[in-house]
Amino acid sequence: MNPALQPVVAPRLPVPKLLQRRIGRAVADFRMIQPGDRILLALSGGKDSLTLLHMLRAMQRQFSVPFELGVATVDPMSPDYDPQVLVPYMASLEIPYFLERQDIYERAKKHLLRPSYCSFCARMRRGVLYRCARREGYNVLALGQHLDDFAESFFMSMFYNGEMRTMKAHYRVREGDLRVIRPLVYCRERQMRQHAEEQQLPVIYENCPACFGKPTERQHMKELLAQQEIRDPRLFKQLQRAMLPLMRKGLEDLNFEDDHD
Ligand SMILES: Nc1ncnc2c1ncn2[C@@H]1O[C@H](COP(=O)(O)OP(=O)(O)OP(=O)(O)O)[C@@H](O)[C@H]1O
Repeated sequence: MNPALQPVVAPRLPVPKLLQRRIGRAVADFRMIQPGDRILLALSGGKDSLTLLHMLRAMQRQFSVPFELGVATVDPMSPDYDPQVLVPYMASLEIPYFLERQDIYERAKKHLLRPSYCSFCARMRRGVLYRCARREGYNVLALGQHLDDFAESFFMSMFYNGEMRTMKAHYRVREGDLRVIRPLVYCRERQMRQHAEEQQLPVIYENCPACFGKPTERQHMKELLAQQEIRDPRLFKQLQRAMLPLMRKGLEDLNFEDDHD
């Protein structure tokens, strides 16, 4: 075949050892991957989900437990976010890819006066991802939130809702047919940033159709935590330990067959 006509296949990227260790530990601690799982990764095109994509691909080659991997992106049809650039990239990786278009942007605009527009978009997006997973026969949805996200959610929940809560690392959805996993739960945001820069991943910077660049409570928490981390570099280690029982919520509902051990 004429070499110019051959499909371009993206090379395997080097695997950062620290990220690999932390993801491996999270997968083991929270029993995230079961033999034969069909995992659908939610890919926004941000540095975190792109990094997770490459780490899961590497894991698929090396992990003793076999699993399948597919990828889905929700296109909220916003003028600021164009995930089309991911299409040729995903083709080069030769992984099943689903680009789901949904007019979240228009609907979010109608909700902008509400304080909860961020969660509105996230809920809409999640619904699209669940539908895609069910339609395509995936039983696990992987999301790219990391330890910094968990810590920010923890403080936002306490500051604004008076509750000690954060995201769960692994749980089953109410309908019972899908599990949600967050394999970057022990990873720091800066590790993903570094990996994405070093490997020149095709990062899309604008994703949230509703925020329109407004500073959010999350950004405020990020700054607060960054200041505190300057005073105490062990901050996130301590927070990880403090949040562990909250991260583990939902694990008891998983009912894996060998749950007695
Ligand atoms: N448009 C989208 N399509 C598919 N998955 C998404 C989309 N937006 C977010 N997600 C998923 O939800 C996770 C958390 O979303 P969030 O908006 O906090 O991330 P982000 O900053 O946009 O991107 P990333 O986390 O990939 O750097 C993402 O890591 C990704 O797994």
